[in-house]
Amino acid sequence: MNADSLNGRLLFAIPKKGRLHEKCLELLAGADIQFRRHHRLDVCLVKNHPIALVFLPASDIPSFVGKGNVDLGITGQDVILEAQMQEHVTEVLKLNFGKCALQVQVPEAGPVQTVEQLAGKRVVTSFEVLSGKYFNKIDDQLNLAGEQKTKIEYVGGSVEAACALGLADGIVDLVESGDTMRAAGLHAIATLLQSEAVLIKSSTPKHQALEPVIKLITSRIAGVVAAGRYVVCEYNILRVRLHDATTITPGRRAPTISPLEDEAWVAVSSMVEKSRVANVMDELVKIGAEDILIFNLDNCRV
Ligand SMILES: Nc1ncnc2c1ncn2[C@@H]1O[C@H](COP(=O)(O)OP(=O)(O)OP(=O)(O)O)[C@@H](O)[C@H]1O
Ligand SMILES: O=P(O)(O)OC[C@H]1O[C@H](OP(=O)(O)OP(=O)(O)O)[C@H](O)[C@@H]1O
Ligand SMILES: [Mg+2]
Repeated sequence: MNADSLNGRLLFAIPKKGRLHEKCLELLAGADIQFRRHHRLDVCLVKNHPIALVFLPASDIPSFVGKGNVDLGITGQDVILEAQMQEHVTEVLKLNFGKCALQVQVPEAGPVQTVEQLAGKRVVTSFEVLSGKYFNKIDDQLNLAGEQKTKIEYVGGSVEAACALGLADGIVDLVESGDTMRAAGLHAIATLLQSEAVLIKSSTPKHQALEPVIKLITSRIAGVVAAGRYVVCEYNILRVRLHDATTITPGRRAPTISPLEDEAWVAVSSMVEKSRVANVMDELVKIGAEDILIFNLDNCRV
Protein backbone atom coordinates (compact mmCIF):
# COMPACT_ATOMS: atom_id res chain seq x y z
CA MET A 1 0.00 0.00 0.00
CA ASN A 2 1.23 3.53 -0.77
CA ALA A 3 -0.15 7.06 -0.35
CA ASP A 4 -1.81 6.78 -3.81
CA SER A 5 -3.94 3.82 -2.77
CA LEU A 6 -5.48 6.05 -0.06
CA ASN A 7 -6.47 8.69 -2.62
CA GLY A 8 -10.19 9.43 -2.63
CA ARG A 9 -10.79 7.21 0.38
CA LEU A 10 -12.42 8.29 3.61
CA LEU A 11 -9.93 7.82 6.46
CA PHE A 12 -11.66 6.30 9.50
CA ALA A 13 -9.70 6.09 12.79
CA ILE A 14 -10.35 3.15 15.13
CA PRO A 15 -8.74 2.59 18.58
CA LYS A 16 -5.94 0.09 17.97
CA LYS A 17 -6.14 -1.55 21.44
CA GLY A 18 -7.66 -1.07 24.88
CA ARG A 19 -11.25 -0.94 26.11
CA LEU A 20 -12.83 0.40 22.89
CA HIS A 21 -11.06 -1.81 20.33
CA GLU A 22 -13.21 -4.98 20.36
CA LYS A 23 -16.49 -3.03 20.46
CA CYS A 24 -15.37 -1.03 17.44
CA LEU A 25 -14.62 -4.22 15.50
CA GLU A 26 -18.15 -5.45 16.34
CA LEU A 27 -19.60 -2.16 15.05
CA LEU A 28 -17.62 -2.40 11.81
CA ALA A 29 -18.81 -5.99 11.29
CA GLY A 30 -22.43 -4.99 12.01
CA ALA A 31 -22.14 -2.16 9.47
CA ASP A 32 -20.67 -4.62 6.91
CA ILE A 33 -17.41 -2.70 6.60
CA GLN A 34 -15.17 -5.46 5.24
CA PHE A 35 -11.39 -5.46 5.64
CA ARG A 36 -8.47 -7.71 6.37
CA ARG A 37 -5.87 -6.21 8.68
CA HIS A 38 -2.38 -7.49 7.97
CA HIS A 39 -0.25 -8.28 11.00
CA ARG A 40 1.18 -5.11 12.56
CA LEU A 41 -0.17 -2.85 9.80
CA ASP A 42 -2.13 0.12 11.18
CA VAL A 43 -3.72 1.21 7.89
CA CYS A 44 -5.93 -1.08 5.83
CA LEU A 45 -8.24 -0.68 2.86
CA VAL A 46 -11.94 -1.53 3.14
CA LYS A 47 -12.98 -3.93 0.37
CA ASN A 48 -16.58 -2.84 -0.18
CA HIS A 49 -16.42 0.95 0.43
CA PRO A 50 -14.05 3.81 -0.49
CA ILE A 51 -12.69 3.82 3.07
CA ALA A 52 -9.31 3.16 4.70
CA LEU A 53 -9.23 2.24 8.38
CA VAL A 54 -6.46 3.73 10.48
CA PHE A 55 -5.75 2.02 13.82
CA LEU A 56 -4.51 4.58 16.37
CA PRO A 57 -4.32 4.94 20.18
CA ALA A 58 -7.74 6.18 21.39
CA SER A 59 -6.16 9.27 22.94
CA ASP A 60 -4.55 10.35 19.62
CA ILE A 61 -7.78 10.11 17.61
CA PRO A 62 -9.31 13.50 18.70
CA SER A 63 -6.39 15.52 17.35
CA PHE A 64 -6.10 13.45 14.15
CA VAL A 65 -9.80 14.10 13.45
CA GLY A 66 -9.75 17.69 14.76
CA LYS A 67 -6.82 18.64 12.52
CA GLY A 68 -8.41 16.90 9.53
CA ASN A 69 -5.67 14.25 9.13
CA VAL A 70 -8.43 11.65 9.22
CA ASP A 71 -12.09 12.23 8.32
CA LEU A 72 -13.97 10.14 10.86
CA GLY A 73 -13.06 8.46 14.14
CA ILE A 74 -14.29 6.58 17.18
CA THR A 75 -12.99 7.52 20.61
CA GLY A 76 -14.07 8.53 24.14
CA GLN A 77 -15.60 11.91 25.03
CA ASP A 78 -13.04 12.07 27.86
CA VAL A 79 -10.03 12.06 25.55
CA ILE A 80 -11.66 14.62 23.23
CA LEU A 81 -11.88 17.03 26.17
CA GLU A 82 -8.39 16.11 27.41
CA ALA A 83 -6.98 16.85 23.93
CA GLN A 84 -8.97 20.15 23.95
CA MET A 85 -10.43 19.22 20.58
CA GLN A 86 -14.14 19.70 21.38
CA GLU A 87 -14.29 22.82 19.16
CA HIS A 88 -12.56 21.07 16.29
CA VAL A 89 -14.58 17.85 16.12
CA THR A 90 -18.31 17.25 15.70
CA GLU A 91 -19.94 14.46 17.67
CA VAL A 92 -21.98 12.53 15.08
CA LEU A 93 -23.29 9.69 17.22
CA LYS A 94 -23.13 8.36 20.78
CA LEU A 95 -22.24 4.67 20.63
CA ASN A 96 -23.62 3.33 23.92
CA PHE A 97 -20.36 1.66 25.05
CA GLY A 98 -17.13 2.78 26.72
CA LYS A 99 -19.22 4.34 29.48
CA CYS A 100 -17.16 5.51 32.44
CA ALA A 101 -16.64 8.44 34.79
CA LEU A 102 -13.48 10.44 35.44
CA GLN A 103 -13.20 10.65 39.21
CA VAL A 104 -10.97 12.00 41.96
CA GLN A 105 -9.98 9.07 44.19
CA VAL A 106 -8.17 8.85 47.54
CA PRO A 107 -7.16 6.01 49.91
CA GLU A 108 -10.28 4.83 51.73
CA ALA A 109 -8.80 5.09 55.21
CA GLY A 110 -6.41 7.98 54.58
CA PRO A 111 -6.31 11.48 56.11
CA VAL A 112 -7.55 13.12 52.88
CA GLN A 113 -11.30 12.73 52.36
CA THR A 114 -12.38 15.83 50.39
CA VAL A 115 -11.07 17.62 47.30
CA GLU A 116 -10.42 20.69 49.47
CA GLN A 117 -8.12 18.57 51.67
CA LEU A 118 -6.42 17.15 48.56
CA ALA A 119 -5.85 20.62 47.07
CA GLY A 120 -2.19 21.64 47.40
CA LYS A 121 -1.04 18.02 47.59
CA ARG A 122 0.15 15.54 44.87
CA VAL A 123 -2.31 14.17 42.29
CA VAL A 124 -1.28 11.55 39.71
CA THR A 125 -3.31 11.09 36.50
CA SER A 126 -3.33 10.32 32.76
CA PHE A 127 -5.67 13.34 32.36
CA GLU A 128 -3.35 16.18 33.26
CA VAL A 129 -5.23 18.89 31.29
CA LEU A 130 -8.66 18.14 32.80
CA SER A 131 -7.20 17.56 36.26
CA GLY A 132 -5.13 20.75 35.97
CA LYS A 133 -8.22 22.82 35.12
CA TYR A 134 -10.26 21.17 37.88
CA PHE A 135 -7.69 21.73 40.63
CA ASN A 136 -6.79 25.23 39.40
CA LYS A 137 -10.37 26.26 40.21
CA ILE A 138 -10.22 24.69 43.66
CA ASP A 139 -6.77 26.21 44.32
CA ASP A 140 -8.20 29.62 43.37
CA GLN A 141 -11.21 29.17 45.66
CA LEU A 142 -8.84 28.28 48.51
CA ASN A 143 -6.38 31.09 47.61
CA LEU A 144 -3.54 28.62 47.02
CA ALA A 145 -0.79 30.12 44.85
CA GLY A 146 2.74 29.26 43.65
CA GLU A 147 4.28 26.41 45.63
CA GLN A 148 1.04 25.87 47.53
CA LYS A 149 -0.89 24.85 44.39
CA THR A 150 -1.92 21.25 43.69
CA LYS A 151 0.85 19.30 41.96
CA ILE A 152 -0.47 17.32 38.98
CA GLU A 153 1.80 14.57 37.67
CA TYR A 154 1.26 12.54 34.47
CA VAL A 155 1.50 8.74 34.20
CA GLY A 156 0.50 6.72 31.13
CA GLY A 157 -1.33 3.87 32.90
CA SER A 158 -1.81 1.90 36.14
CA VAL A 159 -2.72 5.22 37.79
CA GLU A 160 -4.42 3.42 40.68
CA ALA A 161 -1.05 2.22 42.00
CA ALA A 162 0.26 5.75 42.61
CA CYS A 163 -1.06 6.22 46.17
CA ALA A 164 0.15 2.83 47.41
CA LEU A 165 3.58 3.56 45.88
CA GLY A 166 3.77 6.83 47.81
CA LEU A 167 3.76 8.92 44.62
CA ALA A 168 0.44 10.63 45.23
CA ASP A 169 -2.09 11.68 47.85
CA GLY A 170 -4.91 11.19 45.36
CA ILE A 171 -5.49 10.27 41.73
CA VAL A 172 -7.84 11.24 38.90
CA ASP A 173 -8.77 8.17 36.83
CA LEU A 174 -11.58 6.47 34.94
CA VAL A 175 -14.09 4.30 36.79
CA GLU A 176 -16.58 1.91 35.27
CA SER A 177 -17.44 -0.96 37.64
CA GLY A 178 -15.25 0.47 40.41
CA ASP A 179 -13.36 -2.86 40.72
CA THR A 180 -9.93 -1.34 39.98
CA MET A 181 -10.54 1.49 42.44
CA ARG A 182 -11.70 -0.80 45.26
CA ALA A 183 -8.91 -3.33 44.64
CA ALA A 184 -6.41 -0.49 45.10
CA GLY A 185 -8.08 0.52 48.41
CA LEU A 186 -9.36 3.80 46.93
CA HIS A 187 -12.75 5.50 46.84
CA ALA A 188 -14.17 8.36 44.78
CA ILE A 189 -14.67 11.80 46.33
CA ALA A 190 -15.63 13.80 43.20
CA THR A 191 -16.59 13.35 39.54
CA LEU A 192 -15.03 15.50 36.81
CA LEU A 193 -17.14 14.10 33.95
CA GLN A 194 -19.08 11.18 32.50
CA SER A 195 -17.93 9.73 29.19
CA GLU A 196 -18.92 7.29 26.47
CA ALA A 197 -17.56 6.29 23.08
CA VAL A 198 -18.63 8.54 20.20
CA LEU A 199 -18.33 8.72 16.42
CA ILE A 200 -16.71 12.04 15.49
CA LYS A 201 -15.87 13.95 12.33
CA SER A 202 -13.80 17.04 11.70
CA SER A 203 -15.71 20.32 12.18
CA THR A 204 -13.91 21.68 9.11
CA PRO A 205 -13.84 18.70 6.72
CA LYS A 206 -11.20 18.87 3.96
CA HIS A 207 -12.98 16.53 1.56
CA GLN A 208 -16.61 17.58 0.93
CA ALA A 209 -16.82 14.82 -1.70
CA LEU A 210 -16.67 12.25 1.10
CA GLU A 211 -19.79 13.57 2.85
CA PRO A 212 -22.08 10.90 1.25
CA VAL A 213 -19.77 8.12 2.53
CA ILE A 214 -19.83 9.70 6.02
CA LYS A 215 -23.66 9.77 5.86
CA LEU A 216 -23.86 6.12 4.77
CA ILE A 217 -21.45 4.87 7.44
CA THR A 218 -23.19 6.98 10.12
CA SER A 219 -26.58 5.57 9.18
CA ARG A 220 -25.27 1.98 9.25
CA ILE A 221 -23.50 2.42 12.59
CA ALA A 222 -26.60 4.14 14.04
CA GLY A 223 -28.58 1.04 13.02
CA VAL A 224 -26.19 -1.29 14.83
CA VAL A 225 -26.19 0.92 17.95
CA ALA A 226 -30.02 1.12 17.99
CA ALA A 227 -30.25 -2.65 17.55
CA GLY A 228 -28.22 -3.01 20.75
CA ARG A 229 -30.43 -0.55 22.60
CA TYR A 230 -33.85 -1.99 21.71
CA VAL A 231 -35.70 -5.32 21.76
CA VAL A 232 -38.98 -6.20 20.08
CA CYS A 233 -41.75 -7.03 22.54
CA GLU A 234 -44.75 -9.06 21.30
CA TYR A 235 -47.80 -10.10 23.33
CA ASN A 236 -51.52 -10.85 23.19
CA ILE A 237 -54.01 -8.68 25.05
CA LEU A 238 -57.78 -8.32 25.35
CA ARG A 239 -58.93 -5.65 22.90
CA VAL A 240 -60.62 -3.76 25.78
CA ARG A 241 -57.22 -3.38 27.49
CA LEU A 242 -55.49 -2.09 24.36
CA HIS A 243 -55.40 1.51 25.55
CA ASP A 244 -53.52 0.55 28.75
CA ALA A 245 -51.25 -1.76 26.77
CA THR A 246 -50.18 0.86 24.25
CA THR A 247 -49.49 3.30 27.08
CA ILE A 248 -47.00 0.74 28.47
CA THR A 249 -45.49 -0.06 25.03
CA PRO A 250 -46.03 3.04 22.86
CA GLY A 251 -43.28 1.94 20.44
CA ARG A 252 -41.09 4.45 18.63
CA ARG A 253 -43.78 5.76 16.29
CA ALA A 254 -46.73 3.53 17.28
CA PRO A 255 -47.10 -0.15 18.16
CA THR A 256 -48.22 -2.63 15.49
CA ILE A 257 -51.64 -4.09 16.35
CA SER A 258 -52.75 -7.29 14.58
CA PRO A 259 -56.15 -9.00 14.87
CA LEU A 260 -56.36 -12.57 16.20
CA GLU A 261 -58.86 -15.30 15.24
CA ASP A 262 -60.52 -14.70 18.63
CA GLU A 263 -61.96 -11.22 18.05
CA ALA A 264 -61.82 -10.27 21.74
CA TRP A 265 -57.99 -10.40 21.53
CA VAL A 266 -55.25 -8.58 19.57
CA ALA A 267 -51.50 -9.12 19.17
CA VAL A 268 -49.21 -6.16 19.84
CA SER A 269 -45.64 -5.73 18.59
CA SER A 270 -43.54 -2.82 19.79
CA MET A 271 -39.90 -1.73 20.19
CA VAL A 272 -38.87 -1.34 23.82
CA GLU A 273 -35.60 -0.04 25.30
CA LYS A 274 -33.59 -2.99 26.61
CA SER A 275 -32.97 -1.26 29.92
CA ARG A 276 -36.76 -1.00 30.54
CA VAL A 277 -37.82 -4.44 29.38
CA ALA A 278 -38.19 -6.20 32.75
CA ASN A 279 -40.41 -3.39 34.12
CA VAL A 280 -42.44 -3.30 30.92
CA MET A 281 -43.10 -7.06 31.16
CA ASP A 282 -44.19 -6.67 34.82
CA GLU A 283 -46.64 -3.93 33.81
CA LEU A 284 -48.01 -5.99 30.91
CA VAL A 285 -48.60 -9.01 33.16
CA LYS A 286 -50.51 -6.75 35.57
CA ILE A 287 -53.00 -5.73 32.86
CA GLY A 288 -53.52 -9.33 31.71
CA ALA A 289 -51.19 -9.59 28.72
CA GLU A 290 -50.36 -13.18 27.69
CA ASP A 291 -47.65 -14.90 25.64
CA ILE A 292 -45.19 -12.01 26.09
CA LEU A 293 -42.15 -12.63 23.87
CA ILE A 294 -38.93 -10.60 23.68
CA PHE A 295 -36.72 -10.67 20.57
CA ASN A 296 -33.20 -9.30 20.23
CA LEU A 297 -32.43 -7.28 17.11
CA ASP A 298 -29.41 -8.09 14.95
CA ASN A 299 -29.59 -4.81 13.09
CA CYS A 300 -32.11 -2.10 12.27
CA ARG A 301 -32.68 1.35 10.78
CA VAL A 302 -34.92 3.43 13.00
N1 LIG B 1 -12.98 0.70 32.42
C1 LIG B 1 -13.49 1.33 31.38
N2 LIG B 1 -14.79 1.17 31.06
C2 LIG B 1 -15.33 1.79 30.00
N3 LIG B 1 -14.63 2.60 29.20
C3 LIG B 1 -13.36 2.80 29.47
C4 LIG B 1 -12.71 2.18 30.57
N4 LIG B 1 -11.43 2.55 30.59
C5 LIG B 1 -11.29 3.37 29.53
N5 LIG B 1 -12.43 3.54 28.86
C6 LIG B 1 -12.67 4.35 27.65
O1 LIG B 1 -11.77 3.87 26.67
C7 LIG B 1 -10.89 4.90 26.26
C8 LIG B 1 -9.55 4.29 25.97
O2 LIG B 1 -8.98 3.83 27.20
P1 LIG B 1 -8.05 2.58 27.28
O3 LIG B 1 -7.50 2.52 28.63
O4 LIG B 1 -8.73 1.40 26.75
O5 LIG B 1 -6.96 2.97 26.19
P2 LIG B 1 -5.47 2.78 26.26
O6 LIG B 1 -4.99 3.38 27.54
O7 LIG B 1 -4.97 3.29 24.92
O8 LIG B 1 -5.32 1.21 26.27
P3 LIG B 1 -4.56 0.36 27.37
O9 LIG B 1 -5.21 0.67 28.67
O10 LIG B 1 -4.82 -1.06 26.91
O11 LIG B 1 -3.13 0.78 27.29
C9 LIG B 1 -10.89 5.89 27.41
O12 LIG B 1 -10.53 7.17 26.96
C10 LIG B 1 -12.33 5.82 27.87
O13 LIG B 1 -13.14 6.62 27.04
O1 LIG C 1 -13.89 0.59 37.20
P1 LIG C 1 -13.27 -0.50 36.40
O2 LIG C 1 -14.29 -1.34 35.72
O3 LIG C 1 -12.32 -1.33 37.19
O4 LIG C 1 -12.45 0.18 35.19
C1 LIG C 1 -11.55 1.21 35.44
C2 LIG C 1 -10.17 0.92 34.95
O5 LIG C 1 -10.16 0.78 33.52
C3 LIG C 1 -9.12 1.59 32.97
O6 LIG C 1 -7.90 0.95 33.04
P2 LIG C 1 -7.31 -0.06 31.94
O7 LIG C 1 -7.86 -1.41 32.13
O8 LIG C 1 -7.46 0.53 30.59
O9 LIG C 1 -5.79 -0.14 32.33
P3 LIG C 1 -4.69 1.03 32.33
O10 LIG C 1 -4.80 1.66 33.69
O11 LIG C 1 -3.41 0.32 32.11
O12 LIG C 1 -5.02 1.98 31.21
C4 LIG C 1 -9.06 2.76 33.94
O13 LIG C 1 -7.85 3.44 33.85
C5 LIG C 1 -9.27 2.08 35.29
O14 LIG C 1 -8.07 1.64 35.84
MG1 LIG D 1 -6.12 2.22 29.79
